[in-house]
Amino acid sequence: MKVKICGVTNPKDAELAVEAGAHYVGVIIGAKSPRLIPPERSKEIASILPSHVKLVGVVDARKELDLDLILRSSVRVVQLHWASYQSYKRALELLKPYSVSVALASPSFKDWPLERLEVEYLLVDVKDHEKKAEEVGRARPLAKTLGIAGGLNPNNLRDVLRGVKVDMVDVSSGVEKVKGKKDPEMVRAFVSSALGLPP
Ligand SMILES: O=C(O)c1ccccc1NCC(=O)[C@H](O)[C@H](O)COP(=O)(O)O
Repeated sequence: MKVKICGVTNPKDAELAVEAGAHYVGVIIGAKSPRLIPPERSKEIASILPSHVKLVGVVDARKELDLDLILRSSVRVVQLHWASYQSYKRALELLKPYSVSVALASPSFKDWPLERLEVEYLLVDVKDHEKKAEEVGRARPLAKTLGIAGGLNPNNLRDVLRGVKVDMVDVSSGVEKVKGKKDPEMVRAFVSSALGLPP
């Protein structure tokens, strides 16, 4: 099971995620969010991550990709939030020469062609837990690494994952007491709960 701690805004919280055992640290570099950080801060976070933890830059896929911003942010993966098939194709073409991988997040992938995508991971990000299993089932053929996000927290993770087979879980607000600041206890509890689950 892979774990992503998203919406990290500072190096201290990134360190906390690494120490807890996360595989991905997510930073919001190109989407409207209280957790939005400038490229310089993202670069600072990248500099303290060990090589086995990948920095993911989250961008709003409904807008044109800003290559300069992505490169200045030193991210290894760009997560297209609210991704469409067209934005995925465009991002692949744009980012491949720079060895930056593409990841996808959307509430549903039901309109996507049924083909295996060249992605780091695909996240079904839907707040309604009832909808997660159906959407995951539909998205299964599209990606090797398939995850869920939306409304997860240390207390509900095991319940939500009962009956939904995924390779990855993602959390942002579910490990915060204050917006944009990760809570150490909650981060540790979330990661250990996720890692205690079968792959
Ligand atoms: O976290 C944000 O503030 C955010 C804002 C705009 C676009 C994406 C954002 N987060 C990225 C994500 O990967 C997921 O939406 C998030 O981790 C799941 O959110 P939560 O329900 O708060 O755990």
